[in-house]
Amino acid sequence: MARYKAVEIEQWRASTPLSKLAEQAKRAKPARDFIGALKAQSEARGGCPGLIAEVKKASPSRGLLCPDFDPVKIAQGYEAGGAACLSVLTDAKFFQGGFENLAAIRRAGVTCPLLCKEFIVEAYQIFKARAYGADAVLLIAAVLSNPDLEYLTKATRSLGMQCLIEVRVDAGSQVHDVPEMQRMLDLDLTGCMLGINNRDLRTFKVSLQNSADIMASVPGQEVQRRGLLVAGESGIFTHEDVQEARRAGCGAVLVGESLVRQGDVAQAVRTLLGE
Ligand SMILES: O=P(O)(O)OC[C@@H](O)[C@@H](O)c1c[nH]c2ccccc12
Repeated sequence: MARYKAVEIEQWRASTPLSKLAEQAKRAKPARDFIGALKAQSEARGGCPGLIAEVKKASPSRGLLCPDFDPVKIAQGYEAGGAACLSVLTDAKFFQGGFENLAAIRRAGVTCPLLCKEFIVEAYQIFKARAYGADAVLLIAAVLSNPDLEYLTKATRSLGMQCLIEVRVDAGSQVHDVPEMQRMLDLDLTGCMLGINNRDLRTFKVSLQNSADIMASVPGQEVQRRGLLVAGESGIFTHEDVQEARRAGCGAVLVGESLVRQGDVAQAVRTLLGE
């Protein structure tokens, strides 16, 4: 997926050079505090993890999730139901998403901070995220070296945005042989939160135990000690799953499929939050 992005970015660059995108990014309304919104929700709800609700039409592992997909309607439903933040899939090839969905959700007056869910390999995509109204971006540790992460987190901060850095379930990484959570501890994590993907991206298998295992590991404990916000991602279906993420040490959860599959997404959010 990340490899295909390079091809796509070349096509974007041919029609919109970085200089033009940077101007658009500059004109965009200031970015909102994504991490702050999650922490505030968790505090207001007695420590229950803050919710990032994902606007997701389809995925490679699960196919089409939402046939009559209306991103604006879903986003408005999530906000009405009480989500703290939204995640918007922008990858078109594998997730049938789009940057235009970010812009449309912003234009419709949704005020929740927005995460641009994209396979980011270049700063160009971060400028594009800002130009389209995103407040935070996803960076996937498995496909980025630490120097790349340093560079991309800096670029994100320079635009006033924040990062969600995702680590995988298994110990090793394709980039290094050091477990990813351990590798993250060497970075300047100002303006960053971490995410633990419960889905193994090679086998697509999901287990909530992954969050618990990583958080209980030595680097996981260091992350907690430093007070970094961690989101449990993927495979969260019920309020009990949210509680399990909380017990694992997650201050936030990222949920897509189980919400988007339901007709009344506002009610789905309330149920997930235990209301
Ligand atoms: O639909 P789920 O199982 O609730 O998962 C949401 C989110 O975690 C998942 O979409 C995701 C996590 N990391 C990603 C990286 C790229 C694309 C998608 C993802």
